[in-house]
Amino acid sequence: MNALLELDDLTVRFGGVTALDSVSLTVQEGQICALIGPNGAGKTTAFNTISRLVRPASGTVRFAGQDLLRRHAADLAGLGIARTFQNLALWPGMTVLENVMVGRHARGRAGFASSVFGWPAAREDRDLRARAYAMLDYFEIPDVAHRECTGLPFGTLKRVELARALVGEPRLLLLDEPAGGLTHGDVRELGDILLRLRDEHGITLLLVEHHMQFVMGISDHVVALDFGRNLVSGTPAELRDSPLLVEAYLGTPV
Ligand SMILES: Nc1ncnc2c1ncn2[C@@H]1O[C@H](COP(=O)(O)OP(=O)(O)OP(=O)(O)O)[C@@H](O)[C@H]1O
Repeated sequence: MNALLELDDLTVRFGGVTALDSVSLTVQEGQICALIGPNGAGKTTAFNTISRLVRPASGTVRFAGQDLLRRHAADLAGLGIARTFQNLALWPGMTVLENVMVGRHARGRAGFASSVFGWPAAREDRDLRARAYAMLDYFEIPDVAHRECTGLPFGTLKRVELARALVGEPRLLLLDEPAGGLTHGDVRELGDILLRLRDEHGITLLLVEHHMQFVMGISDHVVALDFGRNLVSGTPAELRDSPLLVEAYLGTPV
């Protein structure tokens, strides 16, 4: 198995607050890895560091052997990294289809020649539209393709966000609280979708999630942080009865 994403000895400070303190974690290619921990543990900071939205004080982040800290946030889609956000980051006034198409633009290859002569861009646009429709079919929401996002049910919008992240064909998908705000039924369906992405499409997933039953049900590897530090990591079976984890969650069953 190959390590696709490696965080090593990562420290992030915001003024006097140390949000991450020498955190290390490895995500193996083709696995679902979950990052868990109580509020304020540093999960979002870790995500934002990988996404190049936050600059660490020290440590390294490597993706497919490359030093990610030498790349800009805008390069990530081209490298094969996509993410979703805790609060849906969709354009409310645009249609579902347009929102999904936006996810591919970062990887579009149309350059100077196409902007001058037009033809390859037009072909690329047709391809992109076809791919976006295919993604909506995959997520079983083709009927809302031409609806504006405003007013659609939350579970549908979550699928739109996933479709947008996947239309760029990422190798690694970062999901920030994907189960947050979903109904029981939607959470079950989301679990099935993520397992299919891993098993049928070979996509590696790293998710931040508070929904323990969901995490333990789908993850291959779980990394727990507490107060910005590595607390414990292992398979769901290894962690289920971890006293450290139970203590960090103040006795909440995991
Ligand atoms: N931009 C910022 N400025 C100052 N402090 C910050 C900033 N972002 C995060 N922090 C602090 O860093 C620590 C880690 O926060 P972070 O949001 O990464 O935790 P989390 O595990 O994602 O929490 P939650 O589960 O509540 O989302 C917290 O003490 C938080 O207050």
